[in-house]
Amino acid sequence: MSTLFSFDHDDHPSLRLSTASEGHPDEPAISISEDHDEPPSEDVLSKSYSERCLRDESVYEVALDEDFAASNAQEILGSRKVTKADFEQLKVIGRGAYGKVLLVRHKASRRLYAMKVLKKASLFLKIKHAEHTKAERQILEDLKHPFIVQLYYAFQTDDRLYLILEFASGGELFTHMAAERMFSEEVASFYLAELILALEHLHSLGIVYRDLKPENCLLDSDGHVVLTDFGLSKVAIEQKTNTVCGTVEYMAPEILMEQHYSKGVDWWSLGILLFEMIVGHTPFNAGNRKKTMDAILKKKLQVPYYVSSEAKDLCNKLLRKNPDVRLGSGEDDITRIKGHRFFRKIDWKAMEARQGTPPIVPILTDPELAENFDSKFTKEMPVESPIDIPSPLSASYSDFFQGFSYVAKHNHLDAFCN
Ligand SMILES: Nc1ncnc2c1ncn2[C@@H]1O[C@H](COP(=O)(O)OP(=O)(O)OP(=O)(O)O)[C@@H](O)[C@H]1O
Repeated sequence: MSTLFSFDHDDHPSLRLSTASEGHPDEPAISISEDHDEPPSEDVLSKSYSERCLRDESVYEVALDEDFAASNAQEILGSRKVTKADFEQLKVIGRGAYGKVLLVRHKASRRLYAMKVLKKASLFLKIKHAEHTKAERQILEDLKHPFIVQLYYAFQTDDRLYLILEFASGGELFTHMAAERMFSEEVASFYLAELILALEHLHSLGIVYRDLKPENCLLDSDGHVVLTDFGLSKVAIEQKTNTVCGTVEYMAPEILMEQHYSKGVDWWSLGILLFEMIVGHTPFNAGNRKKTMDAILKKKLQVPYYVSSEAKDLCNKLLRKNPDVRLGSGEDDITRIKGHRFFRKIDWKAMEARQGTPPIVPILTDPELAENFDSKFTKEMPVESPIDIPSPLSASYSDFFQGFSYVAKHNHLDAFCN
């Protein structure tokens, strides 16, 4: 693998951050002065966003049909709608902010899936999050990639939304990392390469993932990366964001500053993951949310002496506070990321074809035991939590989720059934 660019000179732009902003004394404002030779980033995502708008789909109710004909699932052939009753709930495997994730078995085919259950009522109380959920469904429908979680079904009841997802039986990547405290740079380069391919695919669809963090990086049974949780993903829009939620540790300065952001935020988060993998902790964690945010915005990156020059260089370039000069921001910068000498041993074509050899093969004595998931979840009874908001929902709320039901196309199922 050849290195496409030389990184030997120090090409960091200068960056000044001021903490006073008009009308918002508590909110830091970013003021950037640059003397760099890289072109400003273009919003390469906006075209695909408008394309997506043009083919706006408003009806999603899809009956089960022969597209679902997995070879060993003959019983569910026909036009019957998939419902919760088609699945046996085996274990709780995780919790998100708006619901829980269960390991379920499809009764007819005996296949295992992850079922993400979201309480509609509580989502409606936070309408922005309801919008996220709708985006999640739409986004997943368009996606098919070896390192991105696959959606098989989506359906709803009066109270809840259900996503039937590929079950990533290897659990969270960082659980495995915690067992070893940190990864060697070679191991880290494998996981980062698979994540880069997943992000490249999302970006090509006009999607900024925005929420890249360890909990969302799962492993499949072979040990390949499965990027999950599209709750906060969104199609890139030329607008300011005003939502800063979730863990701040992995968030790019421009998100914290509530400024316009683009795909560069994902490359920042990737830089944080790289640092964490090879050093054992994130670079800007300062104990509490406020101090961590301050450090992300102002603190110079300190990379320990034992980190190789390649890894150090990549950290520095991905963790530039100014997104315009961050590696990955320009139109073809994915080529520069892939060509960076930290990835000199990666054969990208082989990786894309899932031919890389995973450094960790998860132990799976019986996938139904969900043994790679936290026992604080798996020991819970796999039942739904009560709905504490009166139901059924009002007509307008129901309308919001109209057409949520979704069945994956045949080829998606084929891939999963292999
Ligand atoms: N497809 C999957 N296969 C296996 N485990 C999963 C899957 N999806 C989620 N999980 C597990 O459930 C946990 C919670 O997932 P979820 O997507 O709800 O997380 P979250 O990021 O908190 O979500 P949200 O942002 O929507 O609140 C994950 O950290 C993971 O351990």
